[in-house]
Amino acid sequence: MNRSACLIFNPVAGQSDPDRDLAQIRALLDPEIDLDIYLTTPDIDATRLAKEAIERGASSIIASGGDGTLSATAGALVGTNIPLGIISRGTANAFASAMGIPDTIDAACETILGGTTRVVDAAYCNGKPMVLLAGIGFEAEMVERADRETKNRLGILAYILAGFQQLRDFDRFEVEIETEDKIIKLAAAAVTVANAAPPTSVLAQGPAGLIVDDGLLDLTVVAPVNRAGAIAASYHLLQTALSGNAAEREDIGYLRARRIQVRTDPPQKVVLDGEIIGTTPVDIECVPGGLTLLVPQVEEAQQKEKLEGLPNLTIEPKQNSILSEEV
Ligand SMILES: Nc1ncnc2c1ncn2[C@@H]1O[C@H](COP(=O)(O)OP(=O)(O)OP(=O)(O)O)[C@@H](O)[C@H]1O
Repeated sequence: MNRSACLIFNPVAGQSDPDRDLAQIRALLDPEIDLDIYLTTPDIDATRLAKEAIERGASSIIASGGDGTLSATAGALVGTNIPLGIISRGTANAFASAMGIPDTIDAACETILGGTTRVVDAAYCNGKPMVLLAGIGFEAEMVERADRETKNRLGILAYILAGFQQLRDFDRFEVEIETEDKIIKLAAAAVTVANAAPPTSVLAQGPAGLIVDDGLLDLTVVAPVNRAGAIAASYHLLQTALSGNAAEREDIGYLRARRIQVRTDPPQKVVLDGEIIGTTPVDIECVPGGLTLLVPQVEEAQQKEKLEGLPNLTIEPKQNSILSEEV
């Protein structure tokens, strides 16, 4: 008997042709999964569609769209044990990258068909579900600046551009961080509390190599003294993300805790999984094992060679190559 799944599909996510994307997904999944397909609309969001699917007793749910759609669907599934498949079609694809899920339609469908389930942590931020991270300061301003029109024109460059604009207006604020066992006070330019984060979420990379199933949240605080320091700190964090070695600069701090409260003076905007949700204070609590994801069976082995897809490609085996002579 076929598996069944509810597919929640955002027809306006990313820059690709939604009809073609949906046809491709159906062609790949339909033979093995009975799909119950629902499209998001400006009024009916992924959270609502996911909650309705849970009420109907869906045995698994697949979300396809940008990070907004994926996080909203995942948020509705926290604590349900219903497996979630991810087909990422957005601008930044942070969700897939943070969770080690491929971000092409082909490979994502392959993961849904032949992958395995992985139980990961989730969190609640001021009562709202959080899968990736909450950004206070920089990150929030960046998301606000990367508006829809710019995202459509420039894709991920929109975020980078917004980041540079933000650095120009570098601003510090007083912050009080409370965990289960301490209260920390300092002046900072950005505070990020992450459950999971892709390497591109530079401001979450203080500890580097975030662990998504350790039952803990990772806080990174960036506190440069001037604009040049802000740029140097961002660059250092990018290096920590790429190298996997934790940050060492004096103006970057990090810690792990199960519950983290952040208060600021003056109040700062807060971005939760890519959406501005309001201003500080925030109270964030980890939900260990709150989410079940469909992920690839094993980390994909590094390919030694990839040529297919290049324009005008022909590959001819050589008759008299040194290798064939040796054999
Ligand atoms: N049918 C629709 N028509 C117009 N807007 C829609 C529709 N369905 C969803 N939306 C809007 O799409 C937004 C979510 O977009 P999503 O995050 O999935 O894609 P994206 O913005 O392209 O991706 P990214 O966040 O990676 O840039 C929500 O604001 C939602 O209101």
